[in-house]
Amino acid sequence: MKIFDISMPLYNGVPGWPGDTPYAFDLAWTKEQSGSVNVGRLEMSTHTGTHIDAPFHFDNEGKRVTDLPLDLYTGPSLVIDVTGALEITIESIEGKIKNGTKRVIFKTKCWSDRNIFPEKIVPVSPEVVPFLKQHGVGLIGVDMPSVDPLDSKELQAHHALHQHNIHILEGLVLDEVSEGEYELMALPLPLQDGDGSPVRAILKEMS
Ligand SMILES: N[C@@H](CC(=O)c1ccccc1NC=O)C(=O)O
Ligand SMILES: [Zn+2]
Ligand SMILES: [Zn+2]
Repeated sequence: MKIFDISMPLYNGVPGWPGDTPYAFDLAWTKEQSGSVNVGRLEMSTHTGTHIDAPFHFDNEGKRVTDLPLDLYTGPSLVIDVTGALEITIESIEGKIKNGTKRVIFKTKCWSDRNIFPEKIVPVSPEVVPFLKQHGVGLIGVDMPSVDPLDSKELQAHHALHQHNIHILEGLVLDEVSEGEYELMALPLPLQDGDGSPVRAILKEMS
């Protein structure tokens, strides 16, 4: 069964949230220096590339990364193609989602050049959140760096999702993936007290 790698490659210069910690990988020790091994060193934001948000990211009382159950991030997922939409609304998904859909991934294609941070994305309309909850959704994934407009300080969609106990996966790469059902795996690192975590995300075709 085919596996799609839906993660953003991480490299020095990978675009992150404006003003946030730049991603930096280098060797703390080379094989020549240590006499035995190369040893890498990383500095990065927890919201670099493909990552999950823990509720603590936008709510001081919210759960941290290590409080989140892993079953959210692995299991059957519905990819919905909303390419061309200006906003993700009920109309974008009506008729495509059935009851008991635990994970929904939106393909917007709005972040076409992954070497630069986008100027505009396709926000998740807060009105869609109760509709997702009614269908049983506990996780949404998106192919953009946020679920809210990039200049939003209120983060209405983040908060509405949190109120409905729907968790957030951002920065997916869905160019090669078409609408349908897949098996998702996108596990956060066990970052104690973390507000978010990079993930390696894959979708596996279902038989
Ligand atoms: N909400 C975005 C990240 C975000 O808002 C952000 C990330 C790093 C530094 C500042 C940020 N927002 C500041 O207004 C996210 O969930 O990844
Ligand atoms: Zn984030
Ligand atoms: Zn977010």
